[in-house]
Amino acid sequence: MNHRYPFIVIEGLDGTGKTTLRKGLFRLWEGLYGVTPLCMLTTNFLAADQAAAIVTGKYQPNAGSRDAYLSAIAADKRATLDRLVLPQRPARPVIADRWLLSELAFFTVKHDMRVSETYEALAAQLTAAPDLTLVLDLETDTSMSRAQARQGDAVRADWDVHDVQIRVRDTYEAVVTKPDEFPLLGDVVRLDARRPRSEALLAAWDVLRERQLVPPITAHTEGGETHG
Ligand SMILES: Cc1cn([C@H]2C[C@H](O)[C@@H](COP(=O)(O)OP(=O)(O)O)O2)c(=O)[nH]c1=O
Repeated sequence: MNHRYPFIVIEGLDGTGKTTLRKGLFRLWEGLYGVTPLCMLTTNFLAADQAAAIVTGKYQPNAGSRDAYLSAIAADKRATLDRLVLPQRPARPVIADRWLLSELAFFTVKHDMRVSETYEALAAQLTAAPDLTLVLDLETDTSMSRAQARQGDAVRADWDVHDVQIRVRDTYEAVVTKPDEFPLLGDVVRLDARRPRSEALLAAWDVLRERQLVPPITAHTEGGETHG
């Protein structure tokens, strides 16, 4: 175990189970270790002066908003690392619902940018990489119907449609197969999200254990003696 807690990113299309997995990991950390993780999102609006550019660039993407959005995302991620992730890691794991991979896919799909170009622009601001990026993978038919079944979920006509979701998934796939080109993703592990949620959680936990990102459980014997 490292002397600090892990920074874990969960990626995947809408409806692939990111929220479900994040909650499961949260409960495991709390239940097994009494440590409460910090959960965060890909955008945290910590670079307040960039908030308008983030909202415009995300919801009205066009050639005019592209560069301002890219630098706003970079500034927000930098602020998130400086103010949330790095200060918290000595005390607790940090679990992010989306991070860098989602941004790479957005600029590929919405702006026809090369993944390497987006990566370079963001990498210039990113001072730390997650230990691990878990990518939940699921056919778009299933992920979209799961997402649509969710109560109160807002569907975006320019994003939550098959052809866009297929392109996003293809971009994830292209990145996942070349992890060496994207060191700021940390270790990248694809998880099959078709299986029941308990199995996906166990698979994710196994990945963390294999990489020694969770502390060993201390066994308590009846006499109160402990073994490391
Ligand atoms: C993980 C999982 C989720 N769901 C449901 C729960 C939610 O209503 C919906 C989406 O899951 P959710 O965890 O919210 O996905 P994401 O955060 O990636 O958008 O699908 C299933 O039906 N089966 C599953 O195995």
